Amino acid sequence: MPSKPPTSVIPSNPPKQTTLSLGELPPRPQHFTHSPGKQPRTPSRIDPNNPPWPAYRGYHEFSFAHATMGHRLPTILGKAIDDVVRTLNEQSDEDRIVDLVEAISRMQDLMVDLTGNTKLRPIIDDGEGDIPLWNKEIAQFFQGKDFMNAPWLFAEAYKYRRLHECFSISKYWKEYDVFFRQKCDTFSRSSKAVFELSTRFAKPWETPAKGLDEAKQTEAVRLMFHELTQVCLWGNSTDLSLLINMTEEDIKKLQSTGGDHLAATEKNILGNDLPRLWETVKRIGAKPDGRIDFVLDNAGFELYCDCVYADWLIQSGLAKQIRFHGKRFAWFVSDVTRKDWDWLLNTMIYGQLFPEASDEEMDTLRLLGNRWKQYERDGKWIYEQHPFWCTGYTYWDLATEAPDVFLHLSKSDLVIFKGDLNHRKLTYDCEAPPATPFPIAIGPMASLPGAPPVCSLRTIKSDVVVGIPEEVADRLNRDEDGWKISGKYAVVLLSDGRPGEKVMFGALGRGAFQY
Ligand SMILES: O=P(O)(O)OC[C@@]1(O)O[C@H](CO)[C@@H](O)[C@@H]1O
Repeated sequence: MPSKPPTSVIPSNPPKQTTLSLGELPPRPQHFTHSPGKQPRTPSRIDPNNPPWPAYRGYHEFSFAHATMGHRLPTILGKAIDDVVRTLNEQSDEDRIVDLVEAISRMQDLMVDLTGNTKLRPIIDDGEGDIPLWNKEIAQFFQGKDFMNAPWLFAEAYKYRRLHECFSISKYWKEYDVFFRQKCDTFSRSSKAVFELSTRFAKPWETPAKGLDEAKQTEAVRLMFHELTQVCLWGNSTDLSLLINMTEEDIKKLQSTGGDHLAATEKNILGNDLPRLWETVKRIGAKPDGRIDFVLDNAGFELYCDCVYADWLIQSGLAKQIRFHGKRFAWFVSDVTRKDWDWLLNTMIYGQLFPEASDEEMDTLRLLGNRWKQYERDGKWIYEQHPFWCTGYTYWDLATEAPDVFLHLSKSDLVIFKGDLNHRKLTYDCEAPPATPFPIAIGPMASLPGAPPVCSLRTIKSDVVVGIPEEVADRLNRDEDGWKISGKYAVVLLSDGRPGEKVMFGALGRGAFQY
């Protein structure tokens, strides 16, 4: 406690009120108003169990975290067991059968752990590159934690890693993907939207008529960019983990890619940086070696939309190279693995998934598939998979836990993160006020030297929401139950990053980030 000043220094006639003149200070930002008491945690005190704002945890009753941990994940695991039993019944070799029976028994143990809410144990060393990351994080931050009281994001990711472990320690089934059948099936049930796109985009894209002046040509390209970015965005609304109860009609509605539908849905983009994204992409187009990265989300129809978009970015010259980042193993049901990538391109060329399609329609699909494979051969498209993407860490820890990935991404001109899970990982999946500016919400991914421009294309399917006006969130909270999990709303958010600055890892630590 500071001691009181001696009475002799107190002015005899003190002013009643001190008035500060703030005319020279920067104006108070209009968009960053959050409720008192919701200040973020001090950067040096942030860690995976203590995100910048309060974490969502499974024990929060009536939350989506609770519904997921208590209901969705056991349902998903039950369906996965059914899939493996089906595979088992198709086997003839005894060694392979016995090996698979043991994997099923491990899945049943996982079901007991999940539904019985046991403590999180280390992952068994199966030789995968992510093992040290998992077990370090568990030891440092989650000792004694269980499925329900660990942050939802970590507990959920942990469940998918444990599911992979059921197979990775087997002899014959290391690479088995319990969700592969479902992923293929949903693509084959998306025929209307698949052909709607292939018939429009199979023919090589022609630059707008030479007769147009430059401004009109640019405008034509901008309009195309605007629509295709939305195709790519809304392609995310049909991930399998939420489609448990959807009818074919529901899926078709979600996948409609026509212009009217897009115009109607643009008003559902609650935080919309599309105009700034266009300025960024235009600058990339002017570079001789402009590179765009996609951190992928779902396989099947969403991946197909991503590829249509990436194809056009290459053809229009807006990007010279595109790098796609997928997962090393089955992840959050429908995430893209190398096998899903190969499957999509090959099925488009050789598959017979759409018996009702016309020859012309099938030709358009083959044309696209062949063009995309050629991009791979030419090095214009590159598919990559790093172990970091299947860990429990959020992207606030990307630079510290996977410096090689951060350095690699820092060389990109734009990194597009697709989908809800990537958005949760970018924003630490915590209760940030909805008006939190995106660059603040993604912390080090925006503020570290060398951070690339980052864009999140996400249909909103879980609790964390940032980058939208507070009054919009208030209105939806009041009027529309479930607006955060319906997939009806979306955000297109952009952080400019600090591109071109030298990446310096020496200065990094958990407290290196400043708000
Ligand atoms: O990442 P995606 O496919 O857009 O969405 C994944 C999702 O459906 O599953 C996760 C939780 O179970 C949530 O992040 C989200 O609701």
